Amino acid sequence: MSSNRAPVTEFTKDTVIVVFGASGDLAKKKTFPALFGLFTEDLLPSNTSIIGYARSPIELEDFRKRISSYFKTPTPELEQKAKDFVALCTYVSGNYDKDESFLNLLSHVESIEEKHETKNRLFYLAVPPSVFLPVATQLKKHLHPGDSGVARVIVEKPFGHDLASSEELQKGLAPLWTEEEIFRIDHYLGKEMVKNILPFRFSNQFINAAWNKDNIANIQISFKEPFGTEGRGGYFNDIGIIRDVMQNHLLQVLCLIGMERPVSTNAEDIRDEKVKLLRAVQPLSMDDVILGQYGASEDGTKPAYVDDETVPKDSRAVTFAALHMQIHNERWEGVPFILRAGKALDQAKVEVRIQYKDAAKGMFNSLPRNELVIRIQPSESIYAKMNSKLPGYSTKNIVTDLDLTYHDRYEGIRIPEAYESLILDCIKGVHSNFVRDDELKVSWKIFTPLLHEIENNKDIVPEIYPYGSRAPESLPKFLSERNYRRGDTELYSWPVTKGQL
Ligand SMILES: NC(=O)C1=CN([C@@H]2O[C@H](COP(=O)(O)OP(=O)(O)OC[C@H]3O[C@@H](n4cnc5c(N)ncnc54)[C@H](OP(=O)(O)O)[C@@H]3O)[C@@H](O)[C@H]2O)C=CC1
Ligand SMILES: O=C1O[C@H](COP(=O)(O)O)[C@@H](O)[C@H](O)[C@H]1O
Repeated sequence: MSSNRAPVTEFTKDTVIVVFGASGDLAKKKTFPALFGLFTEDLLPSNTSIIGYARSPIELEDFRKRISSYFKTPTPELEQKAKDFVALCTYVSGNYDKDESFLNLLSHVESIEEKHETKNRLFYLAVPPSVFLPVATQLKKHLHPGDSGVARVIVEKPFGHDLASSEELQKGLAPLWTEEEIFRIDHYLGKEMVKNILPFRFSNQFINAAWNKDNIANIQISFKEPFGTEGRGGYFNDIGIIRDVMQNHLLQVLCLIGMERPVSTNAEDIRDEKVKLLRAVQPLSMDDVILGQYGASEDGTKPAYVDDETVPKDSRAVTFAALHMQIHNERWEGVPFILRAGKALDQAKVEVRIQYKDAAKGMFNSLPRNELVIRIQPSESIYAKMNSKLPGYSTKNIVTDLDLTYHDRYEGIRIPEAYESLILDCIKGVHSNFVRDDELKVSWKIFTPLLHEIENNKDIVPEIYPYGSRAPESLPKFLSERNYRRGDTELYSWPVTKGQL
């Protein structure tokens, strides 16, 4: 729980990292490339060894080829680095619930540690939720170094399917691993722009002073993907977009946007404030939502969600949702927070759009509202849309912007991948960007009634929107009923290639 201030121990040397589920997609696409990224930046502890662990029998050379298939090595130096990195990696095959498999892993770890002075063990669980507890149990039984070292476990989402299952998982885990040892990863917390939200809010007085219900009309946090569930339709059917990205990634962004100033940058102070905010969020009901599912594209080239062979034809799975979140506290009473997320939409974009209230009339008839946009991806940027006089003899007002596009402003700076940044935090023992147990509980409390209602009430049918469209047709009305005013875009344009990488 909250506010314990245990000293943070950084792994600076002699570290063994074991990646469970090493034959899987996440390990190949994210975990190993992130470890390689840290290696190329010299950010792994000295004497680090990495062990891949999974059930599949894989020859070492094949394993090394497999994990390096997603490395980016555009220069000979990086190619050499990739060779040096894979030389640190070995592979152990075994079951996820058998003592002998874990004893075999232990002897491999101990053979590496013969040359070490300390035992620093980091276990990365890139495994499906069904084997999560067996692995955590076996690790505690056989590979926790006790008082002779430090162990940490990185856990991947999903952290449960609803409030009850999440609590069940936590009940199984809590006697084995302390909160200090657990790092629940939400990779959005490792994204550069997400990490910038608190510094941006609290270090700029002119931003901070107007961050409240007196000045802000509404806040939208949007996630758009231009592709459907291709290949994952069956898996997605039980999950839906709300569990997939909203209960976790977008809610974390909402916390950072909405929370009060933490008293320090200490992980517990930050997470205490997140929990306080979440406790002020009203649980969702059907009055607060739009649900959608993508159909075939208008030109017929892209399939509908239900065209996926692994999806039942009468599936009611939700691939788009807009949720109106209400925060009942002094700062935000009456300000709609709208979370929007969808697959198979017109573009790839994740952003926070803060729309300010109307300026006073009188001197002006009707002005577009100011907007502050925090673009999380692609092309990280922050821009403020504001009104200004058209230069020259005209007295006309136009919309213009103050623009901080990272790619233009910080040329040459490497922005780490989210997973790199989070694994490094874990190596350092810093929990600020990981999800705490009580955070999880309050977040499920907000979403569970709605999720159960959608699942149990067969009359709730998502609105079909065409693959590649902006959103379901009912979205503009939903937004305008929640005080969002779309400005006149005629006089405002932006060179489409600017800031694109
Ligand atoms: N630094 C940078 O990168 C900067 C980039 N720009 C770019 O300039 C362009 C304009 O910026 P901005 O005005 O912020 O963004 P947009 O005009 O793309 O979007 C403004 C808002 O209106 C919504 N919207 C877009 N099209 C419609 C529509 N047809 N009907 C109803 N609502 C709609 C958007 O939602 P939805 O997403 O659902 O379509 C969004 O919430 C964008 O391409 C932006 O990326 C501008 C300034 C700086
Ligand atoms: O967790 C998930 O996130 C990805 C989106 O992550 P991003 O870093 O590419 O924005 C999403 O595609 C996936 O469905 C979901 O499980």
